[in-house]
Amino acid sequence: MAPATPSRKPLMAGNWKMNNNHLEAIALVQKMAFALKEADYDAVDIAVIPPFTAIRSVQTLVDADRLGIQYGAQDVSQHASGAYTGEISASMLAKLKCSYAVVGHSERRQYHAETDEIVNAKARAALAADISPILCVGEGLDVRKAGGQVAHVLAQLDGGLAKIPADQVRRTVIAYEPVWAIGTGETATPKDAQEVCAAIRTRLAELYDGGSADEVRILYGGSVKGGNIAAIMAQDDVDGALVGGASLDPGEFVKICRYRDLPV
Ligand SMILES: O=C(CO)COP(=O)(O)O
Repeated sequence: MAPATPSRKPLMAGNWKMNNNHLEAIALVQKMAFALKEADYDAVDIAVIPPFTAIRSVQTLVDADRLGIQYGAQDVSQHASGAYTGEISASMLAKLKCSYAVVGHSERRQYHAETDEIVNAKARAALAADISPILCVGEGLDVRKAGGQVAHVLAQLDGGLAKIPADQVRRTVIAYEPVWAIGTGETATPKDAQEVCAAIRTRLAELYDGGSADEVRILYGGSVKGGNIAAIMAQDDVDGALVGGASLDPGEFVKICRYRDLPV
């Protein structure tokens, strides 16, 4: 329930999921960059999370044009190197200057059987490479209907943050993404989002300390668009959004980044 502090700069991250080849990625980032102004970057951290195959192209564009756009990866291996066919290590992502790596997205948990233990190992691998993990947590519809969302999310949080010390948790981003709101057009009400995000911050204060808890950015994700972002951002413990579908439309994503101009 802590008031937003200047140390919590909002973060709007566009998770493109399995969309956009490297050429489409360049076109999309160029369109975003054309629309974004210095003041947007001053107010909000703006990140794109493309598929692995497009990260190098995004990096080249960001470097060449000195864009303020940050970028990251949708996943990261828990292993440092070796015989793990198909995996991408945190050090490889660090070499591409990724700022973020999403870990524990519900689609990874659901389709790739990722457990809290694996998610935790991935988060620690990212942190060891100086990459901020975006640790995703969120309940399914059955849990929500039974009123168990807070307990469910806090258990995922405890598991995901195991063995991560306070100095590293401050660089970690938590994304609350209720599974029933992802890609469904169904958004949690701002009050629903605040309830769980506040519980996450309270737990962070218990696991670490109030100062660390105040610094951690907590994002909401699930059918975020220009029409609902302002009300979500008006909540005390919501510090940004992890945006799926709407981040594929540069106009809509820029609108989300400029949520301050939108009516609540
Ligand atoms: O899963 C999400 C972001 O990681 C949310 O996706 P949508 O914004 O498409 O619902």
